Amino acid sequence: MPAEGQAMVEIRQLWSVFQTPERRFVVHQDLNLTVRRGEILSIVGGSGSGKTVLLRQILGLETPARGEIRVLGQPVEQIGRHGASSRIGMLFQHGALFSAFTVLENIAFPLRELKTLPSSLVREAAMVKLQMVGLKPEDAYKMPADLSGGMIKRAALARALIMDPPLLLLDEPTAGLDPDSSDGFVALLRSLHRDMELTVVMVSHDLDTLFEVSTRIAVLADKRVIIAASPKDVIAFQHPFIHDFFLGERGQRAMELLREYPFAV
Ligand SMILES: Nc1ncnc2c1ncn2[C@@H]1O[C@H](COP(=O)(O)OP(=O)(O)OP(=O)(O)O)[C@@H](O)[C@H]1O
Repeated sequence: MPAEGQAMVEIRQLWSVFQTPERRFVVHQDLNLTVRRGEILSIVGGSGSGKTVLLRQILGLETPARGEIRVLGQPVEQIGRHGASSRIGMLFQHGALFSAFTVLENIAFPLRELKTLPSSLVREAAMVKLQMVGLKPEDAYKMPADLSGGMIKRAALARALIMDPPLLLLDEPTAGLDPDSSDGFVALLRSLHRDMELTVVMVSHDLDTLFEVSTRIAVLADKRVIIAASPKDVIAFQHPFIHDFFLGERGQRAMELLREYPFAV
């Protein structure tokens, strides 16, 4: 495990290129980014700027056209599927639970798949994670269709954390949640970050979520990371995307949030 402040994710000179029958297009061009241990780094960028593709590449689900990604000091292509599942937890944007499984079966799934522990221990571990994300023991036997949006996110988070990964990737974790559920999820994230010593990389459009949890914000524009810095320094950076995203109609709110969360300054 890298020591405090050391790189958990290093992305160097990354190029991502997609080819369709009609055209070939470059999504990332010479993109560099380092995520250090203990950070909650949020990635913002326009629609189609390649935020989700970047998370999938960190997870090893997609291979970039060029460049290098190292996760916990190791090239991502050497980590393999089982290695990745114990080191990286991922909450997908539309990461629905398996509808035919109970909540507990969903949470236990990655651990059960490994086939290394007896089922009683797998259940116990899943029960611990279920309670850690604020669900009640009786929720364990519910089916996903009987859960609220906030509960689904919590169950999916418990599943992402079942192997105690040091690194957690979140794609739009509060999208689609009502304000109370969103606040609850953000509070949960902060306490898990503290208690589990997690490093978090999160994609989000939601200003409240961004300001409340991010230790740094990385801005994806012009096919690369144009700045990765504290929210205050990001807002002060001159770029049309940053102006539109933080200082357009939402600027007032961004300024209020900077006052509300002075740690972000
Ligand atoms: N497998 C693929 N084949 C072809 N194009 C792809 C593939 N995966 C992603 N893309 C394209 O790459 C671009 C970046 O996609 P990505 O989903 O990462 O964007 P995003 O920044 O997460 O956007 P949004 O905020 O809208 O979710 C998009 O134009 C998308 O259509």
